[in-house]
Amino acid sequence: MSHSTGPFIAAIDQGTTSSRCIVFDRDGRIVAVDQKEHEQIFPKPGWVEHDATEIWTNVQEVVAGAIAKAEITAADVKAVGITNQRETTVLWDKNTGLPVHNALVWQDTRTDALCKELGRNVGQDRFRRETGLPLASYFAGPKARWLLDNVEGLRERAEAGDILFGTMDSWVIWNLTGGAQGGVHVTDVTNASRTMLMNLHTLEWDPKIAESMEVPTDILPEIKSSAEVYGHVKEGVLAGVPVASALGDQQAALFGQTCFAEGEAKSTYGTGTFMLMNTGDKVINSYSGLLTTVGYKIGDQKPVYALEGSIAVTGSLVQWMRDQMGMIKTAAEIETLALSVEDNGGAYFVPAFSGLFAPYWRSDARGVIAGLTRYVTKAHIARAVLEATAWQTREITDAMTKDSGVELAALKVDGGMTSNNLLMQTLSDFVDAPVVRPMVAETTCLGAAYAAGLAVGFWPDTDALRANWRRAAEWTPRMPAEQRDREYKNWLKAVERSMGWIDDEDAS
Ligand SMILES: Nc1ncnc2c1ncn2[C@@H]1O[C@H](COP(=O)(O)OP(=O)(O)O)[C@@H](O)[C@H]1O
Ligand SMILES: O=P(O)(O)OC[C@H](O)CO
Repeated sequence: MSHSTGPFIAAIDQGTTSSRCIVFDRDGRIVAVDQKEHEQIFPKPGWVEHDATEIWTNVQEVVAGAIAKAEITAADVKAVGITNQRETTVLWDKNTGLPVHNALVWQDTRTDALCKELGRNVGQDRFRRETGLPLASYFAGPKARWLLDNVEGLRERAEAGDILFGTMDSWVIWNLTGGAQGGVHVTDVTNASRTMLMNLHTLEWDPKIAESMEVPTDILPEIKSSAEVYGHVKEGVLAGVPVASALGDQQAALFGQTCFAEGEAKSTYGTGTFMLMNTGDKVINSYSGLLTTVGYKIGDQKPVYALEGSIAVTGSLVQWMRDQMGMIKTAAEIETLALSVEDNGGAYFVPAFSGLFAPYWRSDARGVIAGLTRYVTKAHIARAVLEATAWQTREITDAMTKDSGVELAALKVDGGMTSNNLLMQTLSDFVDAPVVRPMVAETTCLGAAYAAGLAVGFWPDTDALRANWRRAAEWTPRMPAEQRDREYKNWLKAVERSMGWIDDEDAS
């Protein structure tokens, strides 16, 4: 049992590789954590699925685990907040509560051909203008369309009113609040902004966009703010506790890093990497390959928008080195291996496993290692793997500066990869700015807890939250500018070589 005295806020983070539950006290300190990984299912090259039933079982287990470790009961928990991997799409039968198919994960590329077809028939610009997003297999709308077109009889069942659509926030909230016995079917504006079906200006489902995507709006959840009471937990250790926030995990990290002022930004290093900059009440159209998205919306307050640079593959490349290549035994070992050599030996690794996301949005790209010679060892590859994360971030910070006109003063970071000191130093060198990590690196859960706490009056306002942010570590640039520029040019050459690998025939 921690020495914190209650009451507490619980947060559930349904992430890409695991689900976790964290209990926080009023100072934003962690009281207890429980976490469980779920299976990654790869049925074909480029396809990635999750079993939504396994995920719901894991969520129940980690909630019970965290509450037991904290040695508290539901009476001590004032609210529970939800945060989640975004875009991952599940359709389920509202009568049985059973998913109709595995969830299609955000990294899944099976809707490439569909996105190309929509681009030809409806036009790229239309989607970008209304939803803030480029047409890409990343987003939820095309995934829902694929399921409706490919699961036998599903469209008819949807038309009969038996099917519900959700990103993982909706799935978890529906189940928490009673499932087939009266569960509430809701999502929040941040998650809805990743479906390609919500109008970014009205914050409502866009019937014309949904029609062109051939997704019936009847199956979609009600769009709510990110911080309000959606319902109450029906059963289990948190029975009766209000479910009071939902935010996509990257928006939750923005909130947890207390980036409440326009121009403040954070970058989260997990399975992928996502940099978000608060742009206040402005919907900024990107001309540099960034996404325009909703940052958060607290109850009745005005929405706060954000610019986002999304990188599909960063921590998952380290996992690939461990699980598929067997070059390391643990993710942390990559640092020791990379430190056994001075540099990358001339090798550059572009991990375009799901195509390239920001700033390119090229679904025809696939992974390449460029610059190989007999000299290159697995230690050089380990360095190239870490450098890939740092160079991809550099591309995003360049795009952010172009679109917002704001020069990066410092980069606030969080996520599992930030425990890697070599990576953090490389990052500071490549983006040429200080990199700062806060005390509570679990900013995703913290952001969801903050939003839930605000909704129930546990914290009075965002100023009270700012006081909780404390710096734990900082790295400053050490690389000579001439070396940085030379190596960046090599990186950009390698990126070019990853493009155009998949042609139309492969995509279909
Ligand atoms: N020391 C490390 N060096 C490099 N990568 C790491 C290290 N520790 C963890 N990772 C990577 O970080 C990711 C886990 O971070 P986490 O924030 O938990 O991810 P997510 O929320 O996406 O599940 C994994 O992809 C793992 O490979
Ligand atoms: O679960 P994470 O941390 O990999 O985040 C995934 C993102 O939300 C995808 O958009």
